[in-house]
Amino acid sequence: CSNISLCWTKSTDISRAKKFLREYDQQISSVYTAFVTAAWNFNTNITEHNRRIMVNRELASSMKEKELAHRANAEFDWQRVRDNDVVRQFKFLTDIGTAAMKNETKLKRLSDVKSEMSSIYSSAKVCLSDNQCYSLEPGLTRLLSKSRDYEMLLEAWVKWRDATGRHLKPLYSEFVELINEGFRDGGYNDAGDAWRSTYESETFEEDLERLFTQLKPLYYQLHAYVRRKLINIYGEKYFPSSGHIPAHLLGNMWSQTWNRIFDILKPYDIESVDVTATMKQQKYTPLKMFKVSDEFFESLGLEKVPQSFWDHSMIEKPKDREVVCHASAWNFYNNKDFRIKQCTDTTMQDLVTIHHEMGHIQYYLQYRNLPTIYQNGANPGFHEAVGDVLALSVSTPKHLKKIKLLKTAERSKEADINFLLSQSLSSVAFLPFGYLMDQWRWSVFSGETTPDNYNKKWWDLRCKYQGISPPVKRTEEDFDPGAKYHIPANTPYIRYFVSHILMFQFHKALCKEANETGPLHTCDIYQSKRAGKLLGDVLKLGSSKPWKNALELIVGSREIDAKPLMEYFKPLIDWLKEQNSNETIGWNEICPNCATINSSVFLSSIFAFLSFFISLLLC
Ligand SMILES: C[C@H](N[C@H](C(=O)O)[C@@H]1CCCN1C(=O)[C@@H](N)CC(=O)O)C(=O)N1CCC[C@H]1C(=O)O
Ligand SMILES: [Zn+2]
Repeated sequence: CSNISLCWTKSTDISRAKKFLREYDQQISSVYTAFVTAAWNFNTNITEHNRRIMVNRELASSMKEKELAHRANAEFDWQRVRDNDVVRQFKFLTDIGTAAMKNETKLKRLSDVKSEMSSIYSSAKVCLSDNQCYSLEPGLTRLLSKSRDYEMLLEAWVKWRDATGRHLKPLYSEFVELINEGFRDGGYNDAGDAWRSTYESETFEEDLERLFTQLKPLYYQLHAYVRRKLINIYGEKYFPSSGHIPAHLLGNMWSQTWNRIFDILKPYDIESVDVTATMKQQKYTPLKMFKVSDEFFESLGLEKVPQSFWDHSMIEKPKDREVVCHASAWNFYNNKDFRIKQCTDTTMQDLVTIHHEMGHIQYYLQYRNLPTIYQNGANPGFHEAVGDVLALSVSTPKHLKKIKLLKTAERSKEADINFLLSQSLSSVAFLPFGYLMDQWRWSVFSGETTPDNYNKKWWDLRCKYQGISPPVKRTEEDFDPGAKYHIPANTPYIRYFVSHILMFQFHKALCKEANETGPLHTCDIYQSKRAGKLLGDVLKLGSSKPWKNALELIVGSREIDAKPLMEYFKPLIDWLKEQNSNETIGWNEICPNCATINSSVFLSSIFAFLSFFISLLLC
């Protein structure tokens, strides 16, 4: 401490520090409530008026964070306070990210650009050659799930990207400049550096690489099986010799999960574990779907959602206004208001998504009495894993029979393989996508990927890690990452890769706690108060302890480990290897249409060659 006079006035007194923290909590929670309320109003009614209010409230929230962080550093030598919890809270509240941005005009511009990108993405519509116009939900989502018409799927895939990514590219490159400036003012190298710091681990990137490498063989086997099935349906001519699968045939706009084409991949012709049809027959409403999920949490002895949840949530797409349909869970930071916004469709996929969102709500409920600064997941992957863990139990034939969505749930090798394949189409197919999204973004934030090769880098990663290829040539006028919600919404994504591994570790631990003794994939923790207690105790910690402590509490180990995932899918891996015995496993890293040709570069090189050739002829 160089300047002794400053040092002398900086306090290390614990009771003074705790008094400041109480003031901090009271002030920051009220600006957060004001901002979240404005964001909710914009997301559930996209108007310029609501957008402006949200931007102003976000600015006010950043100003308050900046003011309180400044006071904390000026009044306290907080690193030297002799109370670990006080130091942890000060560490978090003085780390304010882009709120530290010196230039307030640019900070407002950052918020404006983000909300403009959100408006473009969420209001995008696409008119197809069937003379129908569709939004993403439910129209294009249903089409991508159900259509088996190659050309129809292709038109929807291309036009969605024309309506979103193409319009977002200039805004996104400006956004990257601004967010990096903000995080640099906040003490980070760039936005990616700041995002990775939330995992409090020096070896985070290496750990991810190791986990992905460990899981690759399983993904390669699944890819080979699915490719064979799709070739049989659509014909060899659509499949490049490089071994890639055309991106638009996998039942999802981003090829991130493949469970919607389970019906054409199903190995054995027995009762389908995709209960969408039964849900429709039984006239399942969105409200009924949410009640099923809430009841599952309650059966574990966890919290039911409060009445205000039912009063204020938006669980169906309104007919009279534009909304952000992408499902999300909301904490209003006032210990009593928690909501979900979802344009619910009556499908099994949406029942799983509801559990995902209700998992966030359960976390909010469990940590609502903690200081606001601790109202986060132990790490972001924890927050994403909660709902998905319960969904592993809900989707078992055993459970679906319990809630009368399946008639039989006989245990047989065929039934097991059908079920495991269906589960792998959500959890295993997702892994490379969950991994590559932020590989792309971190490379953009670091400057390694610049606006003139955004799309090339995107398809290099998609081709390399997912083994999928764009069905038509892509150029740098396209901006395909912008066709995925989390890019314009600026939501980090590696959390979903982490959660897809954590959720199997949690599942294994909770199944043991629930005395479920069969194979891991048949376990259903429904009504186990012991499992619920163990999970609840971890969620109550919020981010008050390092995440490795929270992990150790639930699974007994401090490391993220892919072994439970591999154990869960073991029967399927053996079966796939048999099925693929004469398949070429894998693909060439470079795929057709992927190496996006930058049209201006391409034309100028053609021109240069021709003029050289003509000059040769002349002389
Ligand atoms: C459907 C789900 N929506 C997100 C989620 O629930 O995570 C929404 C949008 C972004 C953040 N978010 C929230 O609700 C946060 N407020 C929760 C929190 O951090 O408290 C989603 O995007 N998913 C689920 C599987 C993979 C991914 C996808 O669909 O690609
Ligand atoms: Zn989530």
